[in-house]
Amino acid sequence: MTDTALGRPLTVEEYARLAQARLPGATWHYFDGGAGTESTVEGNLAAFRRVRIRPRVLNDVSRCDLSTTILGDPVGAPLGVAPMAYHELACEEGELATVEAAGELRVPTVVGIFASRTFEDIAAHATGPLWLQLYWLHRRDVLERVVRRAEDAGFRALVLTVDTPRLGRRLREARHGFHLPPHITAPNLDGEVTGFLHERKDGSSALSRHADAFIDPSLSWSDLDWLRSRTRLPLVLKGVLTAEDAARAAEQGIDGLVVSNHGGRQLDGAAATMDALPDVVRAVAGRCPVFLDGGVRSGTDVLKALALGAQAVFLGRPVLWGLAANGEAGARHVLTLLRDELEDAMALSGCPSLASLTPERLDCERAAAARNDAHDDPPEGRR
Ligand SMILES: Cc1cc2nc3c(=O)[nH]c(=O)nc-3n(C[C@H](O)[C@H](O)[C@H](O)COP(=O)(O)O)c2cc1C
Ligand SMILES: CCCCC(=O)C(=O)O
Repeated sequence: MTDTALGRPLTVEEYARLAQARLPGATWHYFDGGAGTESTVEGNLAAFRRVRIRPRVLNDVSRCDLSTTILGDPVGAPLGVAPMAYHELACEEGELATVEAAGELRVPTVVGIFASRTFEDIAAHATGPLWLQLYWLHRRDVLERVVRRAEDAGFRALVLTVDTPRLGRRLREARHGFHLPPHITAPNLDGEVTGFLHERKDGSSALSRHADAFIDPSLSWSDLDWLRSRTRLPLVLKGVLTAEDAARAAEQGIDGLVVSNHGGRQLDGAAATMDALPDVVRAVAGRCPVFLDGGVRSGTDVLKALALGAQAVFLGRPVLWGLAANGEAGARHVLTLLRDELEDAMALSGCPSLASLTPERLDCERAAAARNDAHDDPPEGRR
């Protein structure tokens, strides 16, 4: 039941309130919290608010087409589900509900290496594209097995998270001594790499102790060759925020980048993703698609990110809110709200196609810089 005294939720934010009312406090704080003072969590939202739209008129918007392709797969909208660990914390069906919801809209789901359901079960419930998110485990043999299993299950891309050599200092998790309940596990991992997850310790997050033990912080550019040599899937890097790293990734032939600060959960004080996006887009110069996540809460947010050069945006917490409020139907409604709001925003700003979303549609300093670049260097098939 999503119905409240006020009726069915009409916004993504209303799903947050429903989720908060339904989840145990510690789980809510794990989902909602960020690192340190949470200035980057707030910064992601504020960066969207600062950008205003420059609507154009008299531009026949009787049909707005949201369909596109992402990494070669046709999708119903330029949206996707960001990788998040342990969806069973949000609802009993966990990732099965998530991929069913995403499949209804034909959008990709990035399944976390710390998913609470097996890749095979998730694939059996999916109708949209699945990508697999990886952390760089010390146990490279486990990583290799996980990649093979995902390939066999039909996954379409790998997403290596590069902003997490260790977990950020998440004070809410520490305060609640956050740990997983006994029935939630990481069934895709060898039991040897699942230690600490269920152990409560006051003043400390079990996930942080788990990450310290099993994620290898020595990950460097040269390691990417190892991963590429072991898969035929496209490789996307998640967690890039600077032009320097974006240029280097593009030079190395990376297949996609996600501009992300992990939803403000890693480095407190890191740039907002919307502030970092134009520099990354410029540095990549069309060599690979650029995606964005962090703070996307409405269709106008999606429009703004696309206008600054993102090919698609990924949603984190909003999907968990939908799952927590009403399982698969809740996640589906959250994605549908964002898609419908994007369509409204396109119609009302005079943009009948995704290709018409360019920096000219935005009023902000960054967009002005991007507009000047575009005049120096005419945009060629950016999308
Ligand atoms: C509860 C939770 C768990 C997450 N787990 C992972 C993960 O396992 N791997 C990863 O790369 N990112 C993880 N993220 C980060 C998301 O992929 C994404 O970057 C972030 O949530 C986007 O910001 P948003 O929540 O504001 O949409 C997680 C985020 C949340 C909220
Ligand atoms: C050990 C990783 C936990 C999942 C994660 O990345 C997050 O909570 O943000």
